[in-house]
Amino acid sequence: MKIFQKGFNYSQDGDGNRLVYHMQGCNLKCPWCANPEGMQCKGTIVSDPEWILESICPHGAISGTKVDRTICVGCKNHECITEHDTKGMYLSYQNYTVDEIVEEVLNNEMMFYDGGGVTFTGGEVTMQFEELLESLKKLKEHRINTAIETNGTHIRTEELFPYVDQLIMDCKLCDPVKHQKYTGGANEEIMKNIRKAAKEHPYFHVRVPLIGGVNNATEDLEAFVRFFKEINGDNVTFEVLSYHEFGKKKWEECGWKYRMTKDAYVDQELVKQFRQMIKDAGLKYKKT
Ligand SMILES: C[S@@+](CC[C@H](N)C(=O)[O-])C[C@H]1O[C@@H](n2cnc3c(N)ncnc32)[C@H](O)[C@@H]1O
Ligand code: SF4
Ligand code: SF4
Repeated sequence: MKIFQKGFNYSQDGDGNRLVYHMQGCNLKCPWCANPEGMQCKGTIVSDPEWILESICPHGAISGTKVDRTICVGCKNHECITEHDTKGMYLSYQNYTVDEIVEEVLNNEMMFYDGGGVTFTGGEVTMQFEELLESLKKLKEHRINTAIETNGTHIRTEELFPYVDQLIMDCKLCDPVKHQKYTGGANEEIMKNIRKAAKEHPYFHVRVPLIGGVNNATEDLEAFVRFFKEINGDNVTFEVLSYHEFGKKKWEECGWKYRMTKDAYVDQELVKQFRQMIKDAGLKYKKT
């Protein structure tokens, strides 16, 4: 499995203390993504200006702390990572076998005393579907609590349901045209998966990342609430996240321009109002 980040998180990506694995690759392209180094399935060469050295590039792409990515485009051997092992330039992910993940989790089992467990997130977990399914099955054999965070696009998502204790899915936009425009992908399968999960999964958490200029118009908020009322059940909880720009530096370190502006920040009053709209509609709000 290609994992680009891992570590413990308390009650953020599921309940309790969680060992969180970030899986490489995503099929959407949200320009606000906080984990851009996880977006490309083939991985990305990330630079860290604090540690970078000109001497690791034989093609003159590194000058001071800057990398000229136009030179990297034509690079075949990627000597900066194949011949050098530095913190200055590195491949975004590391490979693990399913058994290595399971063994690592079992070695850390004592950390899950408070109801915690393992969370797979991304990137998009379903891009490595078979490995994800196998890991979840093995972890359930060991009675480990499992959670996934997914963008909901995969047509086989429901096959994961029996092996996931906490299913967390984003609903980024209800409007299909806007969804395509802002994320680069269709929301038809997502809406289907949200409906299915609300009917079938015992612990289903829906999250809306509220992004200024993308999904914070009154019509968007009303559409969310209408849809959520339609799918609501005792097993379903909802949450609103507000835009942050924690990923900005990483976009630059991947050699990409960060295109979000300050307009993407949402007024906290609006966030409060939207949360209240959800509660007023009789939906269960849950903060993770
Ligand atoms: C990095 S995503 C990975 C899971 C999955 N790909 C998805 O989009 O749901 C994890 C969570 O972070 C949220 N997120 C990503 N970038 C964000 C940002 N700039 N501000 C607020 N939330 C963000 C996503 O909406 C999602 O709920
Ligand atoms: S990928 Fe690495 S070795 Fe190749 S041009 Fe870029 S910095 Fe140099
Ligand atoms: S779907 Fe998730 S991981 Fe993929 S680009 Fe959007 S926020 Fe990032």
